[in-house]
Amino acid sequence: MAGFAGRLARCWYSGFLRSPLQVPALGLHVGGPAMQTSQKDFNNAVSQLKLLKEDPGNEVKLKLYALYKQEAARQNYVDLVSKLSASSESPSPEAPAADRKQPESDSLVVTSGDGITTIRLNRPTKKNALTTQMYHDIIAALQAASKDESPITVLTGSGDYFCSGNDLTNFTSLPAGGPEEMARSSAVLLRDFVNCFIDFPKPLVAVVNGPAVGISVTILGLFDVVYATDRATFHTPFSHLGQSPEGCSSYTFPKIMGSSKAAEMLLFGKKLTAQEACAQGLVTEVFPDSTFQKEVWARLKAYSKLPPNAMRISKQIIRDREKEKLHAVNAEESNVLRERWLSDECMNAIASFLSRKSKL
Ligand SMILES: CCCC/C=C/CC(=O)SCCNC(=O)CCNC(=O)[C@H](O)C(C)(C)COP(=O)(O)OP(=O)(O)OC[C@H]1O[C@@H](n2cnc3c(N)ncnc32)[C@H](O)[C@@H]1OP(=O)(O)O
Repeated sequence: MAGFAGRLARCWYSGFLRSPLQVPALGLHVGGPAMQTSQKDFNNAVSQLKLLKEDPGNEVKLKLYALYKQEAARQNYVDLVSKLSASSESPSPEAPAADRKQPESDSLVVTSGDGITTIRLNRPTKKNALTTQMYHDIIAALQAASKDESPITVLTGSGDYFCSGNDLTNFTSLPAGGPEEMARSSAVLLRDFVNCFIDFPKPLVAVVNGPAVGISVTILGLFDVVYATDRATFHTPFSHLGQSPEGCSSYTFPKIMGSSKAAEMLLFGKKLTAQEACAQGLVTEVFPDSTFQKEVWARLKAYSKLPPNAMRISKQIIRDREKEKLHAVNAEESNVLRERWLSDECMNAIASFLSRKSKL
């Protein structure tokens, strides 16, 4: 982990701990009055840290980084603002009405109506990046949808992105077992998450409302139909991140688009436009952004009136032939990633993103 240590140390000394955490829009220090009284202590701690003679190690540095970010406090702030914005918006006339129990976090919204259950990623300020809680909530939402009355289930996003993939700050919340335990539990979560898409028994449609990154692209190979706005792009920068393919894409992508087009995406991180993704079979149809929501929901409402058992049985015939293979691929990809997440290449890439030095 020498590379990671070096990288993290540079971020650490030069940027992470330069200034106290503030929420300028509210004119507050995160944590309220208690935080304000400890401002001096915090500044002292920052100075002491810079004077340490011995490197405290990656684990401690990650903990320090996580504390610095005060992700939970920031998240609460963002969630509250999102909630305020959402409650002041009138619902889209095309979207089905809400009538079911909501997930644990406001970052996922599940609604049912007009024969469609819609699972909406709702973290627009973070480009709908997937937190650990969101993975759990999506698993629960898919399990509930597999048994509900709606013939069709949809996954879509709020705001300008479909999803920017795994939230890279997930890796900063180190459990007691350290990085190894973090990698192990993430691999289990990944496998459970992808299994839900493999096993989903009804027509599953992705309404890709904007750019998609990482795992939000790879799982599309497990959907029955993918509709995209012409603003959408499809990007799997695994090598850039020191990672490897997941979502069964090492199997589904070569099957869908041929091995060399799949390699260009999965090995070299080539970003596809919506039209390119459609030409390569990953996307079913592309719509102009100005009419995307209207056209797609109208079409899905019409499809949802088809006999549900016939659709379910047709999907079963298609999927059952592949299920065993898909589960094996998912298990293997999750195991490989578990190792990758502990590699210097991966940790350097994450540290680089977190220190705001790199974006895709
Ligand atoms: C169970 C574990 C499974 C793990 C498997 C998954 C593998 C993957 O999904 S790999 C893909 C990981 N994703 C990325 O690497 C994307 C990183 N994000 C970016 O490069 C840019 O944010 C992006 C190009 C998506 C958008 O750029 P901009 O339009 O310039 O917007 P901002 O960068 O300003 O983004 C706004 C805000 O959102 C935060 N953000 C966006 N994406 C992520 C992310 N994936 N993880 C964490 N945070 C993300 C970004 O940092 C900004 O935050 P603030 O600076 O606090 O406003």
